[in-house]
Amino acid sequence: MGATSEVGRLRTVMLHRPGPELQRLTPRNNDRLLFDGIPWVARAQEEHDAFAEALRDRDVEVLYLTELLTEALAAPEARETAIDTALSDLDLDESLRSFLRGHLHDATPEELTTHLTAGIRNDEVRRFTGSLVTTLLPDDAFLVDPLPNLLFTRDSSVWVGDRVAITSLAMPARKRETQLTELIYSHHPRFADQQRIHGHHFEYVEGGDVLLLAPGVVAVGVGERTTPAGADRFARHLFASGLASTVLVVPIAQERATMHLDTVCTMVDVDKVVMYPNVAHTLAAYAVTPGDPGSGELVVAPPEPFLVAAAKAMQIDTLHQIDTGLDPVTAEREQWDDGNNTLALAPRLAVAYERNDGTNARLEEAGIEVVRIAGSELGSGRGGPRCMSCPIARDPLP
Ligand SMILES: NC(=[NH2+])NCCC[C@H](N)C(=O)O
Repeated sequence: MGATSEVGRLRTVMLHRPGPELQRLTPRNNDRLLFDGIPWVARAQEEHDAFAEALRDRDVEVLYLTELLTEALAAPEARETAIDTALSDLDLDESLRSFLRGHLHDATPEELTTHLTAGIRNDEVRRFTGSLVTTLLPDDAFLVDPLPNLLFTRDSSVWVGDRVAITSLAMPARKRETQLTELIYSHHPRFADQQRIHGHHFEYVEGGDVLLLAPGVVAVGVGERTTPAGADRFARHLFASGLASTVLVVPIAQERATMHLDTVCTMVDVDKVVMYPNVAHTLAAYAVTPGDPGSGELVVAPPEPFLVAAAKAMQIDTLHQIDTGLDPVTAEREQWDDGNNTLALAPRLAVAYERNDGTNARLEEAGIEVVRIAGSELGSGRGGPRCMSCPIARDPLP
């Protein structure tokens, strides 16, 4: 298990098939829950099934987050931890907490998975409990929040080398996701004794900001989600465990359109990225390397243009850029619709949303085979094939 690049042949991936948590979205809560619309859930599931099928057709093993979670919840300590953390919200009162504890304890592992992912709404339990909180809260208040962004499995854990990093998510609506990925990696037999780095108690780092440029070279975007302190801690973890010799820290605009580095740049070959041209010329990188052994210091080089700094760290002549779209307006439209957010299955073979005609044409001109998937509903959460996948095993590059 593990991955040292973004483009080595993909063997195993973790996805999350959208489910009842998406039925929780309403026009009043979708902004807080980080969706730009109200997806048609059945169609989103069809689109997602076709995505998973396209991966299986190319011999990728697809694991589902909820199945792993249900299996992990067979362990009594996993159930205990899951229930404790789900009920730690300070908006619950004691009688409600003890009612919910009993309710979750009685649930089968499958039901518990549903409660943990789809959440619990006040009107679903109010008639069973007379607590002050349930009496006063509106019907549609969540006692346990739903997690619609679980769909984006890339953000809540990321493999670097032979370790898995449990990330630390910045947005309140997503924080609980890493409690679930941590349960999976701690309790599922498939990951027994798996070594981990980072963790949800550390400074913010989201997987969408982590790009494995080459073995030992990791780029980390810093912007709306990953913070400078998160990048610092993550770099230290990578150096300490020998997983990287250079970390490129890449500031990106703190805006929804560019929430993660992978919304403006992903890799499609060992030396090719698809990149948003409207930022390509301003994107800079600070190369960070470990200081003298034992000093605990990091050495931070002055900023350089991203493509230059990346090529240097990767020890190649040029990191080639393929543009999103054909002109600035098409580029802006297709960047918004995750045209940059491709998932490489092998060098020069990548999954992309079919709607981004201009970008896909560019990719093909550059010799990249594009596996097109539909994403009209999936895309309403603002994430593409790369955000929706957590590569667990990729072959090393030859
Ligand atoms: N790696 C990514 N670009 N993930 C996209 C995440 C989208 C999600 N709705 C959020 O705002 O967090």
